[in-house]
Amino acid sequence: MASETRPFLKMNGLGNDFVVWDAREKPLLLGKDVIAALGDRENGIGFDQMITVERSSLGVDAFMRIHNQNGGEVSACGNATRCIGRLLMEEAGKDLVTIETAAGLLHAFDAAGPRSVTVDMGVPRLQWDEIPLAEEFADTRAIELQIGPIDDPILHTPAVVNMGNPHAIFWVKDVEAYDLERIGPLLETHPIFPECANISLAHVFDEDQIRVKVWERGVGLTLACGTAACAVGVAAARDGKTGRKTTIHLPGGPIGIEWRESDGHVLMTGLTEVEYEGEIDLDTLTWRKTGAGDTPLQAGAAS
Ligand SMILES: N[C@H](CCC[C@H](N)C(=O)O)C(=O)O
Repeated sequence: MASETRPFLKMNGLGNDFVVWDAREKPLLLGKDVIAALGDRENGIGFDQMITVERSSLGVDAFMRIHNQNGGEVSACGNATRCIGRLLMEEAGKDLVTIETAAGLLHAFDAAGPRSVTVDMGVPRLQWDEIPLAEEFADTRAIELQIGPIDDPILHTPAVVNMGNPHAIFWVKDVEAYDLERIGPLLETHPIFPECANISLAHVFDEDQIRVKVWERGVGLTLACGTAACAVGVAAARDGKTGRKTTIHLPGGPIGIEWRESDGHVLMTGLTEVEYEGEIDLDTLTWRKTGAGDTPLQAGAAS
């Protein structure tokens, strides 16, 4: 039987990288193990998330299916939503598209400059059972959770926010002062988080400027996390640490956040990049590059 080769796009949002399949005409169903093998940076293509663009049953521009590098399916990915929004806008010649996700309908539209996209990520969920947490906390701006010696915890009292996925945010004075590779997985899988959680260290270092480092559920350290940027912006504003418009500085670059006063929606703005085009033989999982990606942006282009 002839083997099946399938084209894909390699993209990233501020370094948070994705393999993107177009399955609107030809469905694609890959098992968890195959996805994890493809996501492996040593022996596979390597990605943080795998994104499958499918027909929307609601008649909007597309459905976006998201799998983490470990093969687990999740409901939200901010950076990927910007990337898919860009692809759909360019394909249709539209300046606004609607993307159906398991967490709801998201609207992506053209923003400041080339390859910069804004996504309306909807309203944050802030109740303990919406995060979700394993026990009730009245105030999710700071829950009772700590790691390290009881009398001298390394990290404690995080804020928790759901942006279609669970986030815990620890306020620190230096995001580099912690071994997030060691403590990230302990917090990600802490029993207080029945669905696990994405873990952010956040340092408010100037008027509405926040430096963030993220340990992502199902992946590990990433260069950027869009839903974490949203969650941090909401948590900071909610706790009076900043205004409702913030810039989140991630290792991969800045994301602009506005937690809009009028309707409580979170707007997230940032860059997107097509790294290359590729194709893969799904029987042997061998793959190759078949085309170039974006030309480098001129220095100083709008972000
Ligand atoms: N790791 C996340 C999914 C991807 C989120 C991130 N890449 C983003 O840009 O929001 C989770 O398990 O909820």
